[in-house]
Amino acid sequence: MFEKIWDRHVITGQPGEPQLIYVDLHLVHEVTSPQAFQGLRMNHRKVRRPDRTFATMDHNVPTKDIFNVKDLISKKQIETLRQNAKDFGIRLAGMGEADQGIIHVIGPQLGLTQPGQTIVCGDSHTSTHGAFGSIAFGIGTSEVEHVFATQTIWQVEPKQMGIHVHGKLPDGVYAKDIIMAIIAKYGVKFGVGHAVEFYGDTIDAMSMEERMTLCNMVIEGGAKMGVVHPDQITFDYVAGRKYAPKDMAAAEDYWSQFQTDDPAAFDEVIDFDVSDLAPFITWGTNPGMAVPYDQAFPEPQDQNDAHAYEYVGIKPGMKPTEIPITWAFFGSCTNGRLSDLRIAASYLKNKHIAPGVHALVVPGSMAIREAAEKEGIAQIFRDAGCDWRMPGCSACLGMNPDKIPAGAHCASTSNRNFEGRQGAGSRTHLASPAMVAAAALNGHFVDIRKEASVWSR
Ligand SMILES: CC(C)[C@H](C(=O)O)[C@@H](O)C(=O)O
Ligand code: SF4
Repeated sequence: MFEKIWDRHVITGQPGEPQLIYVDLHLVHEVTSPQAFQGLRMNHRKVRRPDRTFATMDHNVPTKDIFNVKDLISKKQIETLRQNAKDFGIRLAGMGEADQGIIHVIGPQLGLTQPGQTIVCGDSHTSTHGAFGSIAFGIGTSEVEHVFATQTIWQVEPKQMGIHVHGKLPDGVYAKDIIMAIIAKYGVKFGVGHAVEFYGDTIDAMSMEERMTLCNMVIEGGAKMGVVHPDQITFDYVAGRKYAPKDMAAAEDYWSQFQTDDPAAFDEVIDFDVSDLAPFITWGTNPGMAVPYDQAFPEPQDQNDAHAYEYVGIKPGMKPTEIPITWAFFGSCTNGRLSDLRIAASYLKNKHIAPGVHALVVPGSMAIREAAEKEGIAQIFRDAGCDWRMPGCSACLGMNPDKIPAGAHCASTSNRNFEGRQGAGSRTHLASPAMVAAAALNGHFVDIRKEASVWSR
């Protein structure tokens, strides 16, 4: 599948060397675009294909009192993007507008993300879009400028790895747990230099939102991108969206060719059985420092582990139940979609979060927020004592007012648990939305598999 898409997009260059690739969709946000636009200005250039470019503001936006951006750098980045979009004729989903949201949430939601495409964005989690059967990867700011000017990018074709995911997921275990388990087992570098294709009966049974969670987080295992072959679930998801093809029959016909015919063609294959998988929780300061719920935190293997324990303020041998959770964050491009909020809400319904716990709920987009309001999910969160916010990257990273206080342990549905990621001194424990909901209710992680009756996947 990867090669079929790649070959269709090569303009010039030999395999094994940098090749010039045509870019179908260029997604833009306020953090990695200012210098790129500035470079265009200095060279008197235009954006070559404004119609293949789409921008939003997500990292810096406040999720409360959204038009009052107090931080000066944030304010500048937001205003600069607005001016640049205007000057260069680019579509922009600005703060407060109906299409605004996290860039990796709105691409699929608007039907911009489609199978068979090449998609780039100045953001590492661009891998999310690979869930549609597209080649999607993050680029740096100088490359953003190159794509603006030429609608192309120089790339060496990555190697290909297949992850065969099979078996039925146990109740209370989710796509998030699969990718966390893979990173915990194979390490934060297992995917370096590779496009990773997920396939197998577990993947075939997944919704698009679950596939997006997998592809989103595979870069935390070092991969260049994640991909899933497109199928009827993909086509049905895209159909009818704002920028989806009008002639869906023709589109499906074209998209259907993007399949991997022979798994033996992968440079490497990992076999992953999910039938006995447990929910995962991170204890340390990278996404690979994680254990299944039933296990105690491991003995440190090196200086890095020892330092992580010190930073997070827990000890080897402790159990996930023993972490004193005082914050919960629901959101991000990993788990801030409607299905994630539904799962969390199904558990919080008619209950209240534990005394002393602060829970932030940040939908991935305005449209998700609105749908959640209509479905009554927003009210469930509010009634449970959660803080229901406007969309944005929020506490996924400390670039906006939503920060976790120093020393506090936060159960988080996001994708990175680096030192200071959620605010200086904050301690992050990554987990699925279901696990985070349960932690918010109890003030510590619990075994949600015992409560399986309330979960709906
Ligand atoms: C700010 C941006 C460049 C960054 C990324 O590339 O991923 C951010 O989205 C993140 O998640 O750390
Ligand atoms: S939600 Fe988090 S991971 Fe996703 S783009 Fe924003 S900061 Fe990056």
